[in-house]
Amino acid sequence: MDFLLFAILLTTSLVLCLYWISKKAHSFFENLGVPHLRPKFILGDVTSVILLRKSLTNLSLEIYKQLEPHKFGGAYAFLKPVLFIRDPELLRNIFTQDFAHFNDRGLDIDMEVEPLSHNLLTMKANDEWKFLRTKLATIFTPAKLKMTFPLIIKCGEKLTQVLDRIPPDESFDIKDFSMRYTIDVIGNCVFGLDINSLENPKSEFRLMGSNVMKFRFATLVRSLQMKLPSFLMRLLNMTFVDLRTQNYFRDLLQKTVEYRQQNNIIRDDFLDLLIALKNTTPVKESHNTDDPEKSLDGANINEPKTDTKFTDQSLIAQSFLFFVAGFETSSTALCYAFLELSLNPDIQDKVRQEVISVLSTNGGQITYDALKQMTYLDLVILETLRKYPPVGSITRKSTQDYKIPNTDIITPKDTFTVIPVYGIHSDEKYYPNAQQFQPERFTEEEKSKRPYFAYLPFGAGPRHCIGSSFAKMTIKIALVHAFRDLSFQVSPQMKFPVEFNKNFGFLTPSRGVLLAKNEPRKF
Ligand code: HEM
Repeated sequence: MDFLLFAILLTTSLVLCLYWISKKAHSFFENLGVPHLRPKFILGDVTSVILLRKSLTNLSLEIYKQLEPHKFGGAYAFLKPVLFIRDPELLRNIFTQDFAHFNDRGLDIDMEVEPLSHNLLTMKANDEWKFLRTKLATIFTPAKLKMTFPLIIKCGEKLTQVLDRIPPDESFDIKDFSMRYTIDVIGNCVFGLDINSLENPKSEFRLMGSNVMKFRFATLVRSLQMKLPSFLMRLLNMTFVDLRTQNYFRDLLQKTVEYRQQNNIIRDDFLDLLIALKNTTPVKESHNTDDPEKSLDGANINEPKTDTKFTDQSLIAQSFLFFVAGFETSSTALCYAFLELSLNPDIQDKVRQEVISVLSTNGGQITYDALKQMTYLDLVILETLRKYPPVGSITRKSTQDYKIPNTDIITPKDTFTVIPVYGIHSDEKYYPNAQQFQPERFTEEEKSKRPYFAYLPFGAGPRHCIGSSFAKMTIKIALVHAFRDLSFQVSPQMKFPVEFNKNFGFLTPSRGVLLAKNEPRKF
């Protein structure tokens, strides 16, 4: 009896204790006067994600909608407060003027456990980041991108060949082909390897590459900002990318770099450029881009102070990052471009007409300059990235207390902040009939009608995506090759709506995206 009483008392105290902890944590936004959702006991607002009923992307969209009409608002990932910024003008501050407060992505990585993750994406914006960002920006200039162009063209040709071989009216998964094409491009341009997974889908590189985004509960939990002590993380393999996959790519890169250096091999790819960067003393490059919203100078940040050495370890970590950051995002965008063009035959015809017309004035050659003349195709890519931004949410963590402009609210240092890109891109205020695919939204005239920060597929400000031009070029080359010769429609077996990956806040489709070929229409 005494034991029973003790057990009841203990359980009641535990429940009361948890209730108190939950209540206290969940009063964060209430105390600040920030509009917020109604969190559930302990779980906050993420129950549906934990129960795998919803993807993180769809949750973020739902929160974005529920916080209407507020410019910002709060939600909770378990006990952790998450500030959502909804207003494009406020985003201007976050991304640029007040960059000093929001230069950290808040991706807490334990470098002891995941040394390959010590990269540009995960670093705090300290001097080391500035040094690396300045250095790496030099390998994404138009002149350097032109160097990789022939390598990508080869992958584009291969893509058309394998698509051409598919029998008419047979359903195929364009997500799979998009991934194989992108992995070949990255294998070639970043790792210096001719992977050819388009012909050989079972190549080890491809299979290991697919692991990066494979569903893992550990990744989901990490994406919800939960972190454990290093020894437990190692024990439970609680890393963003599983350790076996990380080790595979580390070893591969290490061997390739050593081989190239010993044999003086030049291949005109990113790896060459990275090796050259490593071998030269730091040079001061201009931070200016042609876009004032993206320049490092425009955001009150100083020149890097250190001459941090670009080491072998750093070279490998950045190459691995290019793979992780570029593979899933670019292949996702490519796959949705195929889907939308297949759903919209008139737009597909217009693309094909443009491709054929530009190529006819270029002797049939797909050159860098010919690609630049295909301006309608650019609009198609921009609209694809609007409707399906591969990175559905961008994160920031405030590095100082922050007074939200035009309010008396001060959010404390370390407040985790989400920019709900997918929500903003789906908002009818900025994009009427947002569910319709309309490339014309991106003519200069239409663009000038909406706020600049209502379009964020590559983020903005000094930490915007460094690989955006490379990604757009990769996608464009694939589309030019495919739509010049072939025509596509959606397979009757395709299931709508498209469901998203539940792992990260990415819009990667969780099922196949099924298309079939048809006869190109005559014009
Ligand atoms: C369609 C394809 C891609 C999309 C949609 C995309 C999107 C993004 C987004 C949203 C960010 C965060 C921006 C911010 O926080 O403001 C980012 C950062 C980054 N991306 Fe991409 N990305 C793509 C392709 C690539 C490629 C191909 C590479 C490299 C080869 C790359 C390398 C990076 C790096 C290094 C960062 C971190 C930059 C920094 O913190 O300084 N991305 N990307």
